[in-house]
Amino acid sequence: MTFIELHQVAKVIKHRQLLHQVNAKIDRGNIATLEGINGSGKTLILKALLGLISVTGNVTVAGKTVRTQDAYPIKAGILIENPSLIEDFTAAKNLELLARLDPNIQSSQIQDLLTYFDLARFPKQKVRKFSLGMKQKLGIAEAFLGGYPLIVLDEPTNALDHDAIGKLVQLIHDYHAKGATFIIASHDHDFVEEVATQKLLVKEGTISDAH
Ligand SMILES: Nc1ncnc2c1ncn2[C@@H]1O[C@H](COP(=O)(O)OP(=O)(O)OP(=O)(O)O)[C@@H](O)[C@H]1O
Repeated sequence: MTFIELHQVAKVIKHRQLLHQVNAKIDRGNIATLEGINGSGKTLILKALLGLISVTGNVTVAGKTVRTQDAYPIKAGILIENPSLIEDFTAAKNLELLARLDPNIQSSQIQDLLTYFDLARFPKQKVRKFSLGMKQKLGIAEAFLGGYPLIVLDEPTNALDHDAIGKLVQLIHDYHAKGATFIIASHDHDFVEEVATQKLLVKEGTISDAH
């Protein structure tokens, strides 16, 4: 069953056509990957399907048209561009802040994710002092925290070491087994091969199926 559909999606910014007639269908329960070189349009496509930018054409998620004017067009776990972290807070406090927006999130989930990503060892350290990889792991933890049916990750392996990538792959498989649908933009081909159930290629602002 189609969960997400982009139909003739296009975007022009400052007279540059950045997305051209993007068409794609992603079924519920897939781990869909968007592969493409830097600047090909992966992040813009993710933003379009989340309703974070306005586009022409049509985007539907679970049968509903996505509109940018809605405050939270789609309930999803999101890691997009640099993780949106509060530098003056600890890792736990960043996750607690997010958890306040959703009463379904329990504090045990926060601790489990921090322990899983080896961040529980720094309970007092502010994010400002974190390494890039630690920030990335915390951003990933934020995306998984709500256990949402849709999880969107933009370049999740950035700055991660080999072990952390292994943990990320495992977590994706665990949440996928529980029913989550993923959309993941990545130029890390080995990682894509490990997780993808549907591979899409992004090239010069448009999507094609990868074979
Ligand atoms: N707000 C904006 N204003 C102008 N141009 C933009 C804007 N956002 C993106 N672009 C341009 O759109 C193109 C696609 O950008 P996008 O961020 O989607 O690429 P990407 O495939 O995610 O690249 P990367 O792998 O480097 O993250 C790039 O040429 C970029 O310069």
